[in-house]
Amino acid sequence: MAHLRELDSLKIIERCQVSPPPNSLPSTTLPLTFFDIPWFFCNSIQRIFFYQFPHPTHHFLQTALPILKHSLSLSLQHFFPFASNLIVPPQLHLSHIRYLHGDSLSFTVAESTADFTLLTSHSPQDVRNWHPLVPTLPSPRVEQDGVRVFPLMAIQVTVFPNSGFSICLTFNHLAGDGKSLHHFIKFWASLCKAKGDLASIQTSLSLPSHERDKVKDPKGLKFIYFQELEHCDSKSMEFAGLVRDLSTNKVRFNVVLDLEQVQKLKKWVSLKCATRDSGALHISTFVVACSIIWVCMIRSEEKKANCFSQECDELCHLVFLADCRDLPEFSLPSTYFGNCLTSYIVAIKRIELVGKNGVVGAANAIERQVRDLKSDALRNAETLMSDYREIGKPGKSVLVIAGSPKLGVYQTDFGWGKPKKCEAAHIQSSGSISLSECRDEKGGIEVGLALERTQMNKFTNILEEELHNIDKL
Ligand SMILES: CC(C)(COP(=O)(O)OP(=O)(O)OC[C@H]1O[C@@H](n2cnc3c(N)ncnc32)[C@H](O)[C@@H]1OP(=O)(O)O)[C@@H](O)C(=O)NCCC(=O)NCCSC(=O)CC(=O)O
Repeated sequence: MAHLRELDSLKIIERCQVSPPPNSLPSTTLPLTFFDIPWFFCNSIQRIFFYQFPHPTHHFLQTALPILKHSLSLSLQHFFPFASNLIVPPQLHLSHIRYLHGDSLSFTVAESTADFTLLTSHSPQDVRNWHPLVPTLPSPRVEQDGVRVFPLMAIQVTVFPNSGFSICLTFNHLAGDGKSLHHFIKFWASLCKAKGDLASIQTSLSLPSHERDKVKDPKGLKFIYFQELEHCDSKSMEFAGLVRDLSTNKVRFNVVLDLEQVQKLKKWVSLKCATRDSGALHISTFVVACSIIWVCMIRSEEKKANCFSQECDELCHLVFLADCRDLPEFSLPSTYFGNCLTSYIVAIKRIELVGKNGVVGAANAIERQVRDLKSDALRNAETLMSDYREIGKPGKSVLVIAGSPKLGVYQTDFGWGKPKKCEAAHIQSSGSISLSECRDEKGGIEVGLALERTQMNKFTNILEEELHNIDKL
């Protein structure tokens, strides 16, 4: 049984705090922008990287760990929000990020006897296998006058003797989005690879921009969103954690769509969509990958496979995020640090998704939303919080797309080569799938999923069938 759970295999070697170098930056505060507010009560995000390292633990601790820590400290000087705290006074709208001299993030080093090969394979494995590798954020503390202080990041490095190690970052999305996170990790990795010698690589590294006053808010969304927050119960304001599914009876696995499959899918969907819509179509890898995975997930759902009842009329929702830095209405530098994502909800009737042309219907709906966002990124942004409250109600069908093939996660080299595997670890509890570029083939896409075992089997069969049908075209 390759996917059996590994039990009690973790030994903590060290718990410490890592801060920017002493006196390297002054105490400072950053305001929140309207892009940040929807993430206020989001569950923490967990990103894990696995690297091969065929040496004993003591070798890792003596050679790799010191440089990992040193380069992390140097990186935090520029990416200080991750060493900072979110300050939440009783008046929510006064919340901000605060860095005080000496602030730090929690850093854990552990050793695991779990099977590195299993952990890094695409094959199904118990979601609990990864749990020991994922740090939790320290609990918030309360300062005077009821001001709550939330740490924003925790890191755990886990060594698998003679096989490899993992680096897992748990962070509060309020500190920054995927682009900011991966900018930070790549900066850290490059510094680590250069043995902390910033001067030798300075020209190839871009620094983050913390100029939050450059974020335009033409619709007064910050005010609207804070009002929503002030009047709502935090539990009903989950965002990326729309579906807070704590089931442990799930398996995690990856689907890889290679370049050929992606191209065939694009060709097929373009042909079918073109007959419905005369405009210039946006049939990207993202669109076709989300469509086929969404359809197969809905079709593989136990109770609802046969759509005979009023469930057929039920709307299924897909939520995706779009990076706005490049869009003309914002024109922010690609190095802007913080959140700069808008989100979109695609809604389709279940009967349409489970039908013969489900993939085409899904692609049509997703590509239309992508086109819409390119013409007006803030369309419907005023109702974003209430829309999420609505689709976050129990029983609603919601799939959230985490990650992105554009984040270049496999380009994160700390000096030990590209990751063996990189994944959004939180998908199991957030009703999400995660996307990344393909590790070993340009133009392909990797999709991370976490499903109940029985659903996973059905899903895999349905996906194979869909891909087989497209192959025949
Ligand atoms: C809205 C979108 C999802 C739509 O994606 P699309 O791929 O359909 O559309 P697009 O206009 O961006 O790209 C169109 C075509 O141009 C190519 N293209 C454009 N820009 C590119 C870039 N920077 N790198 C590589 N390819 C690029 C694409 O490959 C695609 O072709 P081709 O067909 O070849 O692909 C995307 O634009 C976007 O904003 N993605 C980023 C979302 C994001 O940051 N998510 C992270 C959430 S935080 C998170 O989840 C945390 C974590 O991950 O740790």
